Amino acid sequence: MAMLIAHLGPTGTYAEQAALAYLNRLKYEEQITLCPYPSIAQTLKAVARGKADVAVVPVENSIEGSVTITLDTLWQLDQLQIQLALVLPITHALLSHAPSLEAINTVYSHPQALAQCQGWLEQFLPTVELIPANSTTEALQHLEQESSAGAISSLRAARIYNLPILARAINDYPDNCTRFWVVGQRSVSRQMSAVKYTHTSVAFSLPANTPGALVKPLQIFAERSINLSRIESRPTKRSLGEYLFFLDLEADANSPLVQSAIAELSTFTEILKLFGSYNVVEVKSDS
Ligand SMILES: O=C(O)C(=O)Cc1ccccc1
Repeated sequence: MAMLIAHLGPTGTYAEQAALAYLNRLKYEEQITLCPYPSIAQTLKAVARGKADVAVVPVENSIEGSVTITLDTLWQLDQLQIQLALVLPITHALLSHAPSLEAINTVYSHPQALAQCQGWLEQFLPTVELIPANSTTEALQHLEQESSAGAISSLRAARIYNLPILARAINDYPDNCTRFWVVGQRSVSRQMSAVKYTHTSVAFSLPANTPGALVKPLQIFAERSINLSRIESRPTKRSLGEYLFFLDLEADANSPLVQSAIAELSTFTEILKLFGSYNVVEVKSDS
């Protein structure tokens, strides 16, 4: 059966690069098709609705932190499970038809890319207007029409769309990395699998906003020496000051230790969602 991999498009995004890295790891005999979607939310919804087998979505950047739309959408969609994490080095370039930096008055890109280059933009283009786009490659659509526009994207995108490169490696930190999750539909066979995974992600809301409400959930993991590799809060969107908590554990949900931790955690939470266990793979840069 053909396999469909959803990712943020149009072609040339970092998400597509992550999807290709995932595809190359698969020992899949059948046809694999990459399916670009206009937003991260639509990419995840395609999997929830059975229109794609997996989605490859950015979740966290080493400079800018969480990609909140990914966390918020995962919370809303019930039946999804993380299968793998991919860490990609990200090097941004400024692409434009303008002859020099002096001729640029607008820069388009995905908000994460604009944020990852904010120091460089302040230093070299302090007066330009920064305009967010749905993705780094959607931003490129403005370049043809506007000769004074620039877009932050990858060298790979410059090659694909045959666009001139005005500046290279413009991210503020050279070791800029983004973690992507490969997300599929929940499957019983995966939950029962004998494979050992290194990470588990969960999220929960708490029944009451009381002093120390988060202490108990955190103690459960501390008492069992389960290391947390990330903790992130997001507004519940119900009322100001109420939060959801997203935790990444350095342990496998199939281990008895994590199972007992989750069982105890569920006695303190209002809603508890398990996003599954997975391994983390570092992907080498291709540019
Ligand atoms: O817009 C893209 O190319 C994406 O895949 C989202 C993104 C943007 C910046 C860094 C990492 C991912």
